[in-house]
Amino acid sequence: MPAASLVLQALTRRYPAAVRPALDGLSLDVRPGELVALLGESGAGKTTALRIVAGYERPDAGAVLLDGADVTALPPERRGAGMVFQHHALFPHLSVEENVAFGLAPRGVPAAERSARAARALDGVGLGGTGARPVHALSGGEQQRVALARALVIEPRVLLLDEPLSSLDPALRIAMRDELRAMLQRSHVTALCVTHDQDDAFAIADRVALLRRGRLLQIGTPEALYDHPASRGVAEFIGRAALLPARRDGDGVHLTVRGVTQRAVGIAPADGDGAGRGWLAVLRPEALALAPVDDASAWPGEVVARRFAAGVTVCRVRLDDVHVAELETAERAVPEGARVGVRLVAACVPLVPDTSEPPDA
Ligand SMILES: Nc1ncnc2c1ncn2[C@@H]1O[C@H](COP(=O)(O)OP(=O)(O)OP(=O)(O)O)[C@@H](O)[C@H]1O
Repeated sequence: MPAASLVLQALTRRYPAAVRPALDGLSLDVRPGELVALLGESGAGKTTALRIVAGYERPDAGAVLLDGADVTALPPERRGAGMVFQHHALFPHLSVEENVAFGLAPRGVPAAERSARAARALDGVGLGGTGARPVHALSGGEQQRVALARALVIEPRVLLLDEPLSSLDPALRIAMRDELRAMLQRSHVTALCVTHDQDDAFAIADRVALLRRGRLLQIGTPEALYDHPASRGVAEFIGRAALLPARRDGDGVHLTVRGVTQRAVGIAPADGDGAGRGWLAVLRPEALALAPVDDASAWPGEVVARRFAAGVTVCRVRLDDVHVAELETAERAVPEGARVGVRLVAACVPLVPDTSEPPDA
């Protein structure tokens, strides 16, 4: 079956007695065969959105469209969605094959075909030949693959994944990211994946939809969210960054700390408006480099924390009373408390409008 498109149209959901809606006009689209990750902090509304797409929850307003057809009122079993849950939700007393084939009988697939389809699905997730084993005898990563095979065997129109990697230990989780992406690409299925982990989202998704307080902050490729954040909220959530007030002057921006100004080209979001409170430059670690403390063209700073990580020393450098920038250096000996210079080495820096954050309530 060709992959379906999925559209979430202005979904709003307010739980009784809740201070604010769990979803507040959430719109996004998932193209056929695409994997979109719903990313956001706890309470952002990710699970609510997934449950509405699956049909376990009804929105107060808005619609879910599968291939253009409104499925908002359909029960879960008539939507053709496959689900992969955080804790796999496998049946421990059944074999691997029985677990994978479980959803086929209710869908009227004849017994003779079920076993062959389960075997094919297991091949697809790299577990060929394990069908007869008891599922409880498999490792956590293998069980996650069984859960994926079980969701894919019904040939879902859309695959919904709820924190699929979060129950795995850290090393396995990193390995499974690449594998999950490869398996989903092979299956050409349209998929929506909920995660609160940015690294998971970036590793597996074609595009990432960043949610906050029930609203979409931005949707785009991982590179787009990182390099071109649409707002302060995105810049603060994605990656590490110091946000420094920027004075715009044509294409250029002037960034001044303690009387020292450094310049770069500023890239503002297409629909951003800094007219009100001005602009903030988003300074990623790779945009900055350590300089000698007596370098008059560098910002003076003090190392307030340092750690060694995978071949580089990560330094947090206090620039002034408000701003602390993070940067990486190949130097090993950068003690805490060291006075250093910080040089802006990026030719271009992203800009976001300087909006203060709305209150929580
Ligand atoms: N059944 C419910 N009844 C009342 N409030 C709910 C219910 N389910 C979710 N909420 C609230 O709706 C908001 C969004 O919750 P949701 O579970 O969708 O967020 P999430 O982004 O998935 O968070 P998490 O990562 O913690 O799972 C939260 O404020 C939550 O407390």
